[in-house]
Amino acid sequence: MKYKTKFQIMRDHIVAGNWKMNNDLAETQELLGKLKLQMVKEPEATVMVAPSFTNLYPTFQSLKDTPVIVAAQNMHESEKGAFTGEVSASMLKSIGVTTVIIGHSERRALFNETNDILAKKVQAAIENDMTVIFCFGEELEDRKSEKHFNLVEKQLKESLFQLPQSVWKNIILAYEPVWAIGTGETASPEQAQEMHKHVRELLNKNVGKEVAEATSILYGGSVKPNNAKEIFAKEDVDGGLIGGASLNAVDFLEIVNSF
Ligand SMILES: O=C[C@H](O)COP(=O)(O)O
Repeated sequence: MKYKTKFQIMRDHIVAGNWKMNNDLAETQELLGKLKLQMVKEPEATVMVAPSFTNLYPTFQSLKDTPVIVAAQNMHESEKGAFTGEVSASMLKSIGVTTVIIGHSERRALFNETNDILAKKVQAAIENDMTVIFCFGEELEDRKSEKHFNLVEKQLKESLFQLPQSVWKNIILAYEPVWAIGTGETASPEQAQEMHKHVRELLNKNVGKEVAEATSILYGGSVKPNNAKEIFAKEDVDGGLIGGASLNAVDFLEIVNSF
């Protein structure tokens, strides 16, 4: 197994747009055109966009002279083989994509991705020296029954806490309470802060203080231009993973500039 030994992670403000299964090629090019036109100054935050697989390469080509990082929305844990319909880390890297979202709640719920499978995906991404945006978060039922802290702990423990400190520079965390995704119901800034603080404490306990302090934790779930500032102002919130609002260039850039 190849791991980089140098410990050089840094907490950063990050805003990532997850375009999910939206936009064909023409629509993607239109959105990219608007983003580039309206991004008049270099944003203070690191900006990422995650198009569908078919639009990854054109998006990468279109953005290669900009600071915007292009991410994939998923990848398979195997290097190659008989896995019809799947895409590997090395395929992504061959087109220049070195960042990948793993563990989105839609993958967990609709495609049966368990903590164990996600651990394998993270491992494969890390072995390929990719950056992982790892998503986790509770369902409404878990919150109502006050199991949300334990549930999140289990998700992180079973998929990530086995990783050595040295690879955490390649991990970005994204807390996405499932009940807030695409529903218009956002977690309050206080609820987000409370969970992010909990996660940082878990990192401190299970991985180490340096990693806890240096890991970026994003919030995702109905972040819009009118609530981003308040959420991003919280001490342990380092940015956002944006779904719906990232499909509109003006809204997305307003969120990007909300620090
Ligand atoms: O990946 C993004 C999240 O699922 C949030 O989506 P949303 O902003 O549409 O609620």
